[in-house]
Amino acid sequence: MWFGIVSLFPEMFEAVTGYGITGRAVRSGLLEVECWNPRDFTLDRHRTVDDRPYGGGPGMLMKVQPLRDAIQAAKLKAPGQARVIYLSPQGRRLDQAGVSELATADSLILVAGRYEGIDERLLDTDIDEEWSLGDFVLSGGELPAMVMVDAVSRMLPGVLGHEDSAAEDSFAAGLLDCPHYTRPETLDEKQVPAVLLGGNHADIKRWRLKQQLGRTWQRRPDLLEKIELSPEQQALLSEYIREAE
Ligand SMILES: Nc1nonc1C(=O)NCC1CCCCC1
Repeated sequence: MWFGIVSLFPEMFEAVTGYGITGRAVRSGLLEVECWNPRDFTLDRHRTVDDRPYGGGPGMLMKVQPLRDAIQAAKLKAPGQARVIYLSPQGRRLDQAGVSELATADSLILVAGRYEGIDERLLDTDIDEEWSLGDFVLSGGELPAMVMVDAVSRMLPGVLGHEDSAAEDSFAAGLLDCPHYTRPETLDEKQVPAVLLGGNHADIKRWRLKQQLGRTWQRRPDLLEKIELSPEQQALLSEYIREAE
């Protein structure tokens, strides 16, 4: 999958292209990330990328012409039909369902805002969709863009080896993840649950699903509202709730 990034700080994206699962995906060619910096599209001596807001007030906006030209350059390079996305708190809240949807695109162009943002008219003419990571304000759209690259890349065939996909399975099922344990068996007098030491894979699978259901019920009942539990899952959850009382 191809990502076009429009950002004043393209070097930040080394965090996803150079490390871990996404870094491996780039090296293997499963993931491509190409950056365009509006500063490279400036026409003035000072390479100005910000501009004053009409109506006054504090802060600046991203200057329209360099930003527009950078987005246009990315669109020309994008394979297939690119969805152009602007990251901001005003956007659609990203969740795993949204990640799955975005992973079906031929290519995504992610526009990372800086200063106080971009001219509203660009959201109608150059941007297709606005997405948000959550109700908080960051200094720029680069970190949200990197989160989107990471989350979407994990959905691409071949990116996750089977060893990475545990968390995938639970959240894909709409549940929180189960607890995980590794050596030592006793840590500060706390034991690893015996079922995990017993080697009975059916029991371990059952215990993990029960923990996913129970933790989701305890911490995020809103997620449970969204899913239809099978009779087996309902029985497991009831067992968890009985044991929790
Ligand atoms: N929250 C968020 N989710 O996605 N983006 C977010 C954000 O806080 N972005 C900050 C940007 C927004 C444009 C102007 C410069 C600051």
